[in-house]
Amino acid sequence: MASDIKHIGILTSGGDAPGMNAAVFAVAKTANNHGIKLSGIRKGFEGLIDNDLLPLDPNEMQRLMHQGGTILKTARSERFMSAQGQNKALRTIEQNKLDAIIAIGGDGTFRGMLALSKISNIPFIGIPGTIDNDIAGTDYTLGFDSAVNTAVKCIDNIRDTAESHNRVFLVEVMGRDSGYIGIHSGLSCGADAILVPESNEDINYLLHKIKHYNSEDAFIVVMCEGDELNVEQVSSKIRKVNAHIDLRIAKLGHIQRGGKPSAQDRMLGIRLGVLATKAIINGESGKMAGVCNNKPTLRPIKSVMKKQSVDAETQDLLTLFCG
Ligand SMILES: Nc1ncnc2c1ncn2[C@@H]1O[C@H](COP(=O)(O)OP(=O)(O)OP(=O)(O)O)[C@@H](O)[C@H]1O
Ligand SMILES: O=P(O)(O)OC[C@H]1O[C@](O)(CO)[C@@H](O)[C@@H]1O
Repeated sequence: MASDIKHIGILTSGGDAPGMNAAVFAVAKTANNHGIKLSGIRKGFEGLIDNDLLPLDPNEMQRLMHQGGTILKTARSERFMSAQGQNKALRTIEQNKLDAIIAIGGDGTFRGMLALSKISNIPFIGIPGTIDNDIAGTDYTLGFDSAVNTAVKCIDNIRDTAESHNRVFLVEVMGRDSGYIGIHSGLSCGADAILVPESNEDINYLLHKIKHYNSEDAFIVVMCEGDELNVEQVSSKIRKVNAHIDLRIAKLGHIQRGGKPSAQDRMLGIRLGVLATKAIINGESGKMAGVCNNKPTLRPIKSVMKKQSVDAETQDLLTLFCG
């Protein structure tokens, strides 16, 4: 049976994430193969409000898929949080005769799509795109693997200089209120301590360990930005238990979000882009395209919002290597 879908709109929203362009390429390729027109909506929900659309060509996207960031641009849209903004977005959908929307972003983006679905019947599918990896219903989100690889490279570099000077380094990584980037980069770099938002106890392990630190080697602490203590507070607690150490702070910041997507993020983008487009063609809506146990999976978006980074296995690893 032929699909009713003739025109799909696609947007990227929230923080950019490496691999978003690969997902857009896969959507463009799949749509094209099914004779469906694809329009890019620029700057996330801002473009939906401002009627800022551009045609997307799969051949051009093929040449751009290896780039970091998002060629569609992205935004955190205050205007879309209001009924007025959402109604304007609805007008754009009607004026351009969009039959469906694919939205790539984090849980905020999905909340935005759920808000839109309350005033419109437009079918939509979400693709999880955020370096934070904090979305349930998928093993990984787009951009997480690349961000962790970038953080690992930076922390390895920091270790070189830390070992040369026998210094303590506090390295702050991104992840908002989730510890995935901190845990994966910290364990991969042999960190001496990892402070995650999900635990209040980890600071005590760190203080106990650093009390006995004799400044004969490097001591690397990876701190998640969403931890209950900030780097300055942790630094002053450390100095109180061990006044003689030489301590430096490094905040990795947005460097973690840029750069070319890893092969894993490109593959994830390709798989999720194809899955999302086929889902739209098959009449699905309100779902997120993800991978669970490495299998393509569609889950209702309402059920996939947030996930916690510390499960039993991770806790064991943290205790073994950082406890
Ligand atoms: N409850 C909501 N109602 C309407 N729109 C929303 C809602 N929550 C979020 N949005 C829209 O979604 C946009 C993206 O959300 P947010 O800034 O939280 O990023 P995100 O999608 O979670 O991505 P990241 O994890 O990379 O930060 C917001 O800027 C806003 O425009
Ligand atoms: O670029 P912005 O808007 O400052 O957002 C930073 C936040 O976005 C993320 O990079 C992705 O959600 C978080 O890790 C970080 O806290």
